[in-house]
Amino acid sequence: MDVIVRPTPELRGEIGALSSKNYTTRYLLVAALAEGTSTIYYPAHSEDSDAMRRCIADLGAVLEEDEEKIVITGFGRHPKDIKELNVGNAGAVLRFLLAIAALSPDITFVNTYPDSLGKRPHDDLIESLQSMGVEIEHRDGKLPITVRGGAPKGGKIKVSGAVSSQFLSALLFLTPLLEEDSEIEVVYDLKSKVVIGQTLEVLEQAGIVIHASEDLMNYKVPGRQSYQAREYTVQGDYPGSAAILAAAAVTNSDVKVHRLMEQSKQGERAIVDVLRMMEVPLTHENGVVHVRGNGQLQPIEFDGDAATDAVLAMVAAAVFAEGTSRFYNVENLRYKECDRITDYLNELRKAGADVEERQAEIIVHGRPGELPGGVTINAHYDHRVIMALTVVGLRCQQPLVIKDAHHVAKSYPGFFDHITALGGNVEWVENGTL
Ligand SMILES: O=C(O)C1=C[C@@H](OP(=O)(O)O)[C@@H](O)[C@H](O)C1
Ligand SMILES: C=C(OP(=O)(O)O)C(=O)O
Repeated sequence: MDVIVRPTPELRGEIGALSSKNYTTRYLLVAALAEGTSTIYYPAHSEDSDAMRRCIADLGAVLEEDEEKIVITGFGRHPKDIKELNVGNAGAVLRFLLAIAALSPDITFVNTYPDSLGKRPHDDLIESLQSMGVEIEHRDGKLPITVRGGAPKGGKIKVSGAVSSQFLSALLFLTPLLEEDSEIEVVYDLKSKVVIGQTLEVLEQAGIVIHASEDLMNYKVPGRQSYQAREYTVQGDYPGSAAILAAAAVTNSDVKVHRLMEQSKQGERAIVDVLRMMEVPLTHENGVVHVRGNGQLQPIEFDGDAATDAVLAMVAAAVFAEGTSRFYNVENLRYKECDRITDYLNELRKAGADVEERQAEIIVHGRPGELPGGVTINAHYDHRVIMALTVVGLRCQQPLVIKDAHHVAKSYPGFFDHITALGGNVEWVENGTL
């Protein structure tokens, strides 16, 4: 399905933020790794969180869900012996479960998105797991991947965090269950370091003890631990809400987004500070972000690694700023659902934006007027490209047609409903043409 985004000068109204994708995937996993029954309130519903639901059920967890909560009886350290898992297009779900599959004799992760997740690299995690005695068959570090585990060894483990923090998170979920104690050393670099804070927070809530160094590069993990069955409540999602807030920033608006905790460990809460630095009128109190946009934005410089999943929305806002913005330290955007630098900037250019790329940088020469628009956008299977181009489309002179916009459901199936509720002029169509 495609979406037509038509010029929309004004947005008004209130919405509740969707539930956090990162916390939902983590709570589902730790509930599955516990032996008792856990309850998760307000879990996210999206393709990625559904992928985790499906996979933990295949691995032997029992799930019961109603409107408000999901109740999960876990399989502990003994996942069911199954042959195949399908994680859809969910990178974090794949990486976390590649590690957990090391507890099983033989699981193949199939390749259902050859043009998206199928192109993403997993070598760094594969190498770490192999050093722990796990046999892995793969095609150049990519899907399909077969993990032949059983009794992975702890001890000294090295992992590179230069491409993704998800490899380290995966090992942090696995190692507490091993017979031996482990020492994990992060080598080269650690991108998206803030996300590790979310992993450690969830592990602690699940009763797991991990000793992390202050710089998050070294960990001591006692073995023979058990995940405890607990109650968890999922907070609102900043990465998805970043696109809504950016849309409010580039229009004349009066928009409130509820359920966004000020104290969250989500790095993408930086969207609030970034918009503030861009001089967008807003307040953030009692979990409510209130934007009263006037369409005027100042340029900024920002280290995007601190808020990796909100950078595309920030760039979309910067497209309309009065000057040149720079988002640096963002190389790992190239290894996401698409190349979020080259592919994304190509789509922005089609709409009329003036943008430049470096290997690890996005430079935006703002155009405070409207952009011409009137073009068809390739979504590159990427929910965040779809949301960011919607932000831009609202302020174009002519509509944008976003092809295959249904991929927005990877993280935020209700995105276009929320934009419509705020008065955005968007429409789902079978075969969008201009
Ligand atoms: O651990 C996680 O849940 C995630 C980590 C981040 O990935 P990288 O560490 O690859 O940047 C983020 O982009 C992704 O959406 C979710
Ligand atoms: C990159 C993302 O997700 P993942 O790595 O889990 O596929 C994202 O949600 O933007």
